[in-house]
Amino acid sequence: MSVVTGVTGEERDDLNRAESTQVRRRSQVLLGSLLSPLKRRIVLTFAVVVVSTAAQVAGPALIALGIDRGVPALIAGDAMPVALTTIAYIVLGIGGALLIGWYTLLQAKISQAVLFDLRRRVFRQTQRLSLEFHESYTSGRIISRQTSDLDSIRELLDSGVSNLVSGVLYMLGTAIALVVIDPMSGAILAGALVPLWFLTRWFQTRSQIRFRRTRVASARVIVKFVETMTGIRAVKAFRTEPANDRVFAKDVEEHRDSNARVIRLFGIYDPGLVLIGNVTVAIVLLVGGYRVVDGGIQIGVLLAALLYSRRFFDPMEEMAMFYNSYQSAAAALEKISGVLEEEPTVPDPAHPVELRAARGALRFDEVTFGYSAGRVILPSFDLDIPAGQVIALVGSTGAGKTTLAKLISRFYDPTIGTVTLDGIDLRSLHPKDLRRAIVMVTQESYLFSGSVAENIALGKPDATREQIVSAARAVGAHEFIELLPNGYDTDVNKRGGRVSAGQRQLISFARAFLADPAVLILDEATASLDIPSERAVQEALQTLLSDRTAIIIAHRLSTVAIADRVLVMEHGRIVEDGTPADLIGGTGRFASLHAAWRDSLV
Ligand SMILES: Nc1ncnc2c1ncn2[C@@H]1O[C@H](COP(=O)(O)OP(=O)(O)OP(=O)(O)O)[C@@H](O)[C@H]1O
Repeated sequence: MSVVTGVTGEERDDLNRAESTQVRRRSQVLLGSLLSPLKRRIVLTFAVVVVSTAAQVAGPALIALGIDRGVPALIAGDAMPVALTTIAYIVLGIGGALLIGWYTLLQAKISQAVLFDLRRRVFRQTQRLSLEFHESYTSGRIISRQTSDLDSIRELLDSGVSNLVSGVLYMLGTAIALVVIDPMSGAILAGALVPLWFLTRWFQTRSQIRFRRTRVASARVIVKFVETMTGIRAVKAFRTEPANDRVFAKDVEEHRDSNARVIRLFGIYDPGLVLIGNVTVAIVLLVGGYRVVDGGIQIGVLLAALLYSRRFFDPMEEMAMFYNSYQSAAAALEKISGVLEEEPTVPDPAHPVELRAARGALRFDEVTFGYSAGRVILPSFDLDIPAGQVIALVGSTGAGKTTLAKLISRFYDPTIGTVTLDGIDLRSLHPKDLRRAIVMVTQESYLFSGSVAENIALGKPDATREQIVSAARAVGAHEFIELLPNGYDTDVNKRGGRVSAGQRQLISFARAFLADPAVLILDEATASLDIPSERAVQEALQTLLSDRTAIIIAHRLSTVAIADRVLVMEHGRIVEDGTPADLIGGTGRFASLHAAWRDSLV
């Protein structure tokens, strides 16, 4: 039996029957869980729709009553029946209007409640999932889940479902009323259902394909746009604007054309509906006219029959649209349910071990690791880092340095073996203690919208302004922060508050300093600093690292000077291990690297 779990089936359009059933069931379960808290409100809404439809359907029957009973009585001098039917008509009209208002509110509340719940679930889930998920599931796809997919579901909830329910009830009510009031006209309407059925079938089969094409085309437009804007720097640097423009123009053209094809369908379907409706009304009028003359029916009944046959077709177009919004909402729900089904590959421990004050001793015990099965990045890896040791990790590109750092931070778990902090397997450490004990600073330090102070305080949310400032001073960030338009209160993502890459780095250093972890990992973190500020940071680092375990991944060999121990990595293995002095004085790889670097400085 094949299994489609999580997002694996998302890109496939060749799901077999069992897989499709499985995916559909998954969305049904999700839908059920979204709707079940709203059960009572849904029942109430349905009841209101039934009553309001009944009020609307009663209208023509009242008119018939007014004409056939009221008018003759009025001619005979009795105004009562006309007055009564008029009052009843007005009351029904007002009541119907109020009910429609109530119903609109009720169904909007249901739709908003479902969307609120779903939005939060998607957000919470995408935050909860491990880095591994985000490294393979692109941000463009996540954005689509949270925007266009939720939009399709909103569209269905806002108008699709309500149009279908009220439309079906309305048509059913109208047809029943017509049959009751005048069976002959009912039979004529039944005859009209045959061409109506063929027309609608034709529309649905065509529109299904064409609507799917518009969805694919609009997804392509979004992806191209997001991709271009995310890489806008590369676009500018390589002047790829004209090429992008051409590709985008093609996508937009496809989008426009597929929409035009859908509109063309409506261009046939809508007039088709009107035509069938009008011909039906004409036949009811013709046949009914003769029957009035024969005395078979009264004129009021004929009028009501005409109104019913005319109104019967009103909800048809919107109901035909339902199928489309249902299709796209179902596709959206399938994708969202896939994301919600994903489990973090780095799960929180069921019985976490607490570690209030970590010392910072790290150990890799026969660790094997690969990102995907079949490609080992770290083969059987052993490493012992005593608490308080400052390690410089060097090695060529792709050697596995960042991978090592990711394992220490527990962004990933080893395939085999264990990584321990103070003798405790990282997998069983309480996530809070783990995050407090181990902090990783990477080169692309991210700043969130908000002030500089808030960004630094991320490392310690309850920090006072004094602590924030002293952390900034410690890493040499204080001076430039003071010069920003609003100092520590400058919004870093607003115009004027923009900071340089090196300054961003310093802010993230201050953030890490404030967090005061037992283990600090700096992954190429000094790369964007100029030499004086790097030196300043190195001085700050030296004092700060005195009581801390640190792993510094650096291409710049100047950083190595502050390390107690240098590890040289190649192809996932440590090929040299010693103090900087030992390695520089030796004859190994590091010695030659260092000699070359020193020569380059002269
Ligand atoms: N998310 C990932 N999925 C699959 N493979 C990955 C992933 N990240 C890294 N790799 C692979 O793992 C190997 C080691 O990468 P890693 O980033 O650890 O190297 P590195 O020593 O830090 O390199 P650099 O100095 O260039 O940053 C590389 O061959 C890379 O292709």
